[in-house]
Formats: sequence, C-alpha cells, structure tokens
Amino acid sequence: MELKKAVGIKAADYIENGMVVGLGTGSTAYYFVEEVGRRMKEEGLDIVGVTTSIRTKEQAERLQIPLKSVDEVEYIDMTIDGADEISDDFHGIKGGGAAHLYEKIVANNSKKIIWIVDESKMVQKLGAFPLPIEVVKYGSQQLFKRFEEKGYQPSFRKNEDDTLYLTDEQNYIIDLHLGQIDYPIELEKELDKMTGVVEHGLFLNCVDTVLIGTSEEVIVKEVSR
Ligand SMILES: O=C(CO)[C@H](O)[C@H](O)COP(=O)(O)O
Repeated sequence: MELKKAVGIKAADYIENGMVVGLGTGSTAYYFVEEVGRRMKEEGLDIVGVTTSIRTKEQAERLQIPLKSVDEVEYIDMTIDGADEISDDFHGIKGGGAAHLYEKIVANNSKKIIWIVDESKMVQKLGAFPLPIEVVKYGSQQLFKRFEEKGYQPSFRKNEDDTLYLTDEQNYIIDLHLGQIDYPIELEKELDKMTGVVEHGLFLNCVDTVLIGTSEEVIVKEVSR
C-alpha cells in the first residue's frame, strides 16, 4: 500500500467517539479523512470535524462528516494533518498545499496534534523544502524585495497558467528557498514581526505525535516537551 495511504488509515485509530477532530489538508490527510468517513458510515464512528481548507471541507461534506467552524467549538480534541518537512527536533514546515494559515489556527486550538508523513519528510534540519509565506496582496512586491535583500530567494507561487496563486483567504504565497534553516526560532520571530505577512509555514514546538510511514511499518514517535 502507498505509504501516505497506510499512515492516513493508521491515524484514524487515534480518533474516538465524541471527539471534535481537526481535519488536515494535503495528499496524506486526504487518506485520513477518507478513512474517518468510512468508519463513520460503516462502523458507527461519531465525531465532528473542523476543516483546515476549502478542499478538505468539500471532501468532508462529500463523506457526510458533520462539520463545525473553529469558532463554533470550545476546543478541538485532536488535529491530524500532514507536513512538508519534520526536523530531528520535531519542528515542521507546512503550507506546501498553501493551507498553513487555517492549519495553524486549527492546530493552535487543538489539545493534541498528530502529523502524518511518509519517511521522505523526515530531515535533520528544515529548509530544503521552500518555506511558504502567506502575504496580503497590498505591499507584497515590497515584501518580496525585503526577502530578496535578506538573501531568502523568494518566489511568488503561481498557477499552471502563470497567474499568481490565491489562498483560501485570497492572499498570495511567497516561497522562501532557504536551503537550510539553522535557527528556526529566530526566523519565526523575524517573520512574525513583518507587516503584511499573514502567516508563515514554520510550525515549531507544537506537534505531540508523529506517524511515519515506511515500507515496513508505520513508526510512531511521541514528542516530549
Ligand atoms: O501543509 C500542508 C498543506 O498546506 C500539507 O499538510 C503538507 O503540504 C503535506 O502535504 P502532503 O501530505 O500532500 O505531502
């Protein structure tokens, strides 16, 4: 079975009746959401979902998973989501699917966060994967120049027809080609301070459990903080 599928299905074992569950975005989370839908239909699993993108909302609606918005729940019991890179010390880059703003909002309102990845996502240090930055349109060219000056090798994310990619919130994405991020906490602070940056894809010190799909098995890593 494909690694992403195996890990997505395994992640559904963590879901219990009555939970409010954050439903992630991406090709790995897709399999998890499909499995949740199947268990609800065939095995009587009973949960409420909070989605992290329009894409996942449409998938969950198709599967008839009851949904609430993040503003309608007291808290989210558990969020299960993919990641683009996870470092040795369990920091992550997310946003390859441009959904990191909603993903971070949902994650920040979750009691427990599980990331589901195939083994190719595990790296020593973050940064080979371009770091996605969601930016408001107004002033985005200026921000782009600031990133260039800092040597961050920015590129606007584009659609296949060369138009600028728009997020679910109708913002642009600038990807930073950093190569290696030696000081993620310092970079997070710097990006948090930049006006016009809506959200960046650094997810630091937030994951509780990582499920890693390998060709032999799904490895479970519990993260202690
Ligand atoms: O952050 C994300 C979307 O914004 C995804 O979780 C991340 O891109 C991983 O995706 P995939 O499972 O398709 O590799």
